[in-house]
Amino acid sequence: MSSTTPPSAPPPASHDHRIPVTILTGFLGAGKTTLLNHLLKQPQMAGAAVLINEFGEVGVDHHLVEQVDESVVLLDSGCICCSVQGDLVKALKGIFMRALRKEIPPVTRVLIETTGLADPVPVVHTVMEEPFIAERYRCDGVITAVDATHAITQLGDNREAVRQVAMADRLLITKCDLADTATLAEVAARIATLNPGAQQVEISHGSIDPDVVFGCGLYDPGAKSPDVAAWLGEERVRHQQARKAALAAPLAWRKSGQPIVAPTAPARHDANVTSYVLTFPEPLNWFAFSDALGLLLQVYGERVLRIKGLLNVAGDPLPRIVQCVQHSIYQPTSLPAWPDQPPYDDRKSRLVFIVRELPRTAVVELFYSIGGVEAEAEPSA
Ligand SMILES: Nc1nc2c(ncn2[C@@H]2O[C@H](COP(=O)(O)OP(=O)(O)OP(=O)(O)O)[C@@H](O)[C@H]2O)c(=O)[nH]1
Repeated sequence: MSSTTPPSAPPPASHDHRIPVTILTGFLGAGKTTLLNHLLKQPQMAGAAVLINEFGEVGVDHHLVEQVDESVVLLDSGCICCSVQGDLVKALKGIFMRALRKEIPPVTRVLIETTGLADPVPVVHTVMEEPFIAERYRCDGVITAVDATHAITQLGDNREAVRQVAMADRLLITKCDLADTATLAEVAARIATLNPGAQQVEISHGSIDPDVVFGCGLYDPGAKSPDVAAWLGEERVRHQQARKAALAAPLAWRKSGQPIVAPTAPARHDANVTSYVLTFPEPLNWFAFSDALGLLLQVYGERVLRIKGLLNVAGDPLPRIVQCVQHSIYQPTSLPAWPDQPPYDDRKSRLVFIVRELPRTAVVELFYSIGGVEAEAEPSA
């Protein structure tokens, strides 16, 4: 692990008794869950509550988190940056109230793992300004995982990736074992232009000292590029307008006879990015499947933002985990057992796709054309 810029001194938070919240973000496949699995083994995580958010209807991430107990909460009813008033606020209130009633041990910190497509602005806004939350929690930092091998493309193509970097207190450059020196230098320079004040740390396989992740000090938009304060300001105005509209609605409705619709959140995600699931009802021939996946990424890799899933491989009693980012396929691993909750309790193979302008039919056709694997329809997210 090496640091390429010196850390800035965190503002003192010793008199602040609110629960610190760390927001772990980073684009699709950047290594957030890998990092989380490393952190969960560290003593500094004792008393921490972890909130995991996923994009798409069929969740995979919470099965990939190695230590799942009551301190790990899955936010699965949508992307937190879109439904932030709902799920995230409810979860943070719930954690606080359950700890107060002594139903769970005291919570010393909260770590939120966002989806790879999350805009961190509304998440930071919620922690800093939602009244119930801001009185009990403080934003202790935004930590952004930046995939050394894909960052340049991801930052060029995705607004979310740029915001994730710009909002960060710490930039963790991941997958350094896979990147050469020239690529690392290019990534470091690119992210420094977006966020010159953030400490950059190079890591491999999620291995990091938790002290680098925690204790950033009270989140300070003023220490970042002027864009950050502007984005948070826009978010504040949007929330004030929504609140006003909600308060005004009954009166206006009585006057006009028509319901007033409160301003909705802006579209946070690129409409060309979609998610769907392929289900394979029968156990898979690993070699035929690997060939099909390899061909898929060769043909469509640029449009594949992320693939992850659990496979039932013929002859293997354990669910095999498959993970891809663009053209890259990672070393498959296995879970120690099949999950006993739906949908995986039926032991069918499922692959979750997050793609840009790649219709599901094209992917299904490709798997059919290779033979040996069969896809059945599931609703898209
Ligand atoms: N070689 C190598 N692989 C890594 C490293 N970090 C993550 N990976 C692999 O990259 C893939 C994606 O990592 P995840 O930790 O699931 O990424 P994520 O950011 O949680 O992904 P999403 O939640 O889908 O956005 C997995 O197969 C990891 O094993 C690393 O430092 N080196």
